[in-house]
Amino acid sequence: MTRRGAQDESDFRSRPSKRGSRPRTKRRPSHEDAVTAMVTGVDRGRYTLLVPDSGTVTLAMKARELVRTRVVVGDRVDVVGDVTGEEGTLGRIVRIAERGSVLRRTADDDDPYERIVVANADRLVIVTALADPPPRTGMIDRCVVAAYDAGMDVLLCLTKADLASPDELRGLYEPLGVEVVVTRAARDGDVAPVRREGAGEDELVLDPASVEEVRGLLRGRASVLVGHSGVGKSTLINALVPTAGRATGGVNDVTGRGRHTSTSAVALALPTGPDDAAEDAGHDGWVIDTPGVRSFGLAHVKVAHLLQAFDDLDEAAAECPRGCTHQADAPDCALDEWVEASPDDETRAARALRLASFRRLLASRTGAAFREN
Ligand SMILES: Nc1nc2c(ncn2[C@@H]2O[C@H](COP(=O)(O)OP(=O)(O)OP(=O)(O)O)[C@@H](O)[C@H]2O)c(=O)[nH]1
Ligand SMILES: [Zn+2]
Repeated sequence: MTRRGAQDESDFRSRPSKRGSRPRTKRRPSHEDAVTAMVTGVDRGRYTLLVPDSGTVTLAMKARELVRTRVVVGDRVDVVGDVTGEEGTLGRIVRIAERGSVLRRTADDDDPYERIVVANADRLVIVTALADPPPRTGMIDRCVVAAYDAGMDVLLCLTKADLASPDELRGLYEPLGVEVVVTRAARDGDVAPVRREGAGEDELVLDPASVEEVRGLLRGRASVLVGHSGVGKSTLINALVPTAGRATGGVNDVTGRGRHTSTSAVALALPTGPDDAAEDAGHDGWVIDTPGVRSFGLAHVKVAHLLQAFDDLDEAAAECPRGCTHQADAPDCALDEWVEASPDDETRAARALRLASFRRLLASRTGAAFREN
């Protein structure tokens, strides 16, 4: 096999192609008048950009020199031309800034290459229902691995707590240092839960306190939300960003209004509170929705790199034999000694749980756990 995605060089920053032997005949303009913007949406070669200096939302396409370069949501770009955001205008993206983080989705039937779906995000929010549909730990594990490998941290958002208890899942993920937050439907007895303006009568209202807890954890960061169909991701996004208008309740419930049909990622400005309209008030972070992203590419994930997300394990593993897989069946793995050498029983139990959870993550890379769960 060739190097992962080697033919999709667009995923590797915007450096010139090694194969490119064609001499450059023209000097490119330096575009000193370019303004910096963030890509918030991508739709068939048209990029929606937010220009932070002016607060303008504008459309652009890629300049010719970037045709082979992939531009994704979250990219910071330089754009020239008309960036007024007025009807019918189209700027030109001439440069892409180096990416701080990249999150890749796996190859699928339609597209054999793993591709970057979002750049520069710092947190992955794994939205999982506690019931209906039931949680799948294999899928959560894979998301955790993808996030840590991408240099992002993880928030596990457990929805539908009105239907089932979050305790078991908390027990599986808290030993890994994964932050966990729980949301639920508002109960009848709650005082006037806020219904999103324009929402259909059947749109479920979430418990406002749980939504605000999530908002608090997303504040000031760029968070990518992932989750399988039906887990309540759109319901949550609509509660956090009332202008988002994400379609909820499955694809048949077409209400018409504000319905998104796009399947690519989109960045939504997170309002500072439930009563702010994101469009005019200041925002306080980004919520990036990823419809249609079903799983993440883990083929490239190196054990050593994953270990770095766990300082204590990483340090202990320095004593491992060369080439140790750190799996449960690895002979003389120093991680087992690390558990044994605990100063007291309580520490030993905590370390054992952490190691077991870490090994579960390692195993999830193979994909077997993903299919079984
Ligand atoms: N009981 C309960 N139901 C919820 C909760 N959150 C969402 N739901 C319901 O779960 C169903 C799926 O919610 P959506 O928000 O559409 O789920 P999604 O993850 O966006 O899934 P798709 O729309 O298929 O992409 C809807 O009928 C919601 O009303 C919750 O906290 N409790
Ligand atoms: Zn080891």
